[in-house]
Amino acid sequence: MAWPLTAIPDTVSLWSGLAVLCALYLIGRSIYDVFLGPLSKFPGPPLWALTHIPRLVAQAAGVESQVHAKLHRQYGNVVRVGPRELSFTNGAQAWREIYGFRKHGQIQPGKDKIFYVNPSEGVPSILGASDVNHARVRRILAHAFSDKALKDQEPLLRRWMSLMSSKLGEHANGVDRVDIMKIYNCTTFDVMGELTFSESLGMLQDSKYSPWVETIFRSIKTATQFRSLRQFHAVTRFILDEILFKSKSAQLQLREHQRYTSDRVNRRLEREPDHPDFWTKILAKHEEEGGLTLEEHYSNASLFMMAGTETTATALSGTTYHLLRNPECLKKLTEEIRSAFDGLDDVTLDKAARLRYVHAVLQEAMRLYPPLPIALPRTTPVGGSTICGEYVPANVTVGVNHFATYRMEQHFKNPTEFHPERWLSDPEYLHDHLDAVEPFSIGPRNCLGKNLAWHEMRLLLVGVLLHFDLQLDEASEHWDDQKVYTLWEKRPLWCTLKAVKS
Ligand code: HEM
Repeated sequence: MAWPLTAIPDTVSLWSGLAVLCALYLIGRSIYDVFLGPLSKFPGPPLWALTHIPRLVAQAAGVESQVHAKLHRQYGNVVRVGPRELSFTNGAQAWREIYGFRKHGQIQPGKDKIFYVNPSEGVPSILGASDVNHARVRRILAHAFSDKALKDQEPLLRRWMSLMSSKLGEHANGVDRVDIMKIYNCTTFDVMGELTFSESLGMLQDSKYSPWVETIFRSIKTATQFRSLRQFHAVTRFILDEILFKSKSAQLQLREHQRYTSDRVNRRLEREPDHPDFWTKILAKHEEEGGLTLEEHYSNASLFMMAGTETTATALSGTTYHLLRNPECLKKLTEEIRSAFDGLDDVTLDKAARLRYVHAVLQEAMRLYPPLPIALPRTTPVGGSTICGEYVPANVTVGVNHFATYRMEQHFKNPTEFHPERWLSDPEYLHDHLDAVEPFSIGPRNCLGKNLAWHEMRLLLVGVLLHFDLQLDEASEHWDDQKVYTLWEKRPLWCTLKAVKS
């Protein structure tokens, strides 16, 4: 049947009318949401409350943490940084109420599903596991991180401290410049390779990243930018998740990358290593407690290789940089270390843990240069949550921003300056809120490798300063002026080393 021509103008005007009504509704709803909705009581720039765009632009440009710090200085401890997103810098209370353990019956804000992308194939690691799976997997993996298990790793950690010190010794003529950030990265990846697969990656030997590690470093920035697109809109999320990531070539690359870990896990599971590694402890327990599937072995091994390497190397790089910028602190630390040990053979986990200034220096460096400088987002549960005295409705993204919190004047005197003394009860810093600093997060999903990271950082720092005097190369004067793509986009940290007689 032919469509009567006279009906066309009416149909067109009907559709245009409907489109205008929809547009008016959406605009009206957005304006209501910004100025009158349940989140309108939280301060922040109206444009950020209206649309994700400003936050995602800052994220994609690598300045999200720095911009959040500025917004918190301007608007206070709680800032609305998105249509349904709040950033907190209130310190200990915000940490507790967003990430902390809950009393029986209370619901924990869950991990933000858009930020924590789970694999389309295989199973998520502990990081992305559902709460039920998380509890089971964490119970099993925790055996590899107990005090006793870490004590068993002492010979391995001490050997890597000595190997790193020998590598530095090859350049310690006071003239050659060394990128110490790369040395830390090579060492922490090699250590984690031995702990996870009972095979080192062989990187420290040539001070060179393996192609697998280079791919990881290259993909961090791209992954952050893809995440910005995923967060932008359901349509961009669909295009990325269902079209781009599922394309043949993307899946092929992903499988190739995953095979690196699964091949090594398979090799490890087929033999008993000469010295205990993570799997020695995990396998000893996993059968009695429900066990890990083979896919869970793969995904968690892969997580260990990422979560337990770059983070520790970043903390050590930041520590070294701030020490080199603060010669008085470097002198004091060097004196503490050299008076405690005659040589590397004297260094033990226990003795290193007793060095108070070492501890203070590492804490202060992680305050100024937190290895994870962003907010790790959680979503408020059905019924909402009360955070720092404010009711936050359900399904709102909330988080404590590490970088912004650690630089708030309200928490720290001279917040942008490096003063390890604030961690040693110096009267000058008595009013500092040290409990605002939680680089390893808190609660049921905090860092499982925290104690290992502390042992490793202490030993490697001692391994550098016991035998070498360091100087910052002028090329790295402003090294910490870096962008953030989830992690810091670290640049080479050039310094010269001079061997000192023990
Ligand atoms: C200075 C070094 C480190 C820092 C600052 C750090 C920080 C963190 C943070 C903030 C989280 C919480 C992540 C979230 O909420 O999404 C985390 C989780 C985790 N970290 Fe670390 N980490 C470090 C070193 C390590 C090391 C050496 C390991 C050893 C393998 C490790 C293994 C893990 C694991 C397995 C999780 C997931 C825990 C869970 O979900 O239950 N980390 N880390």
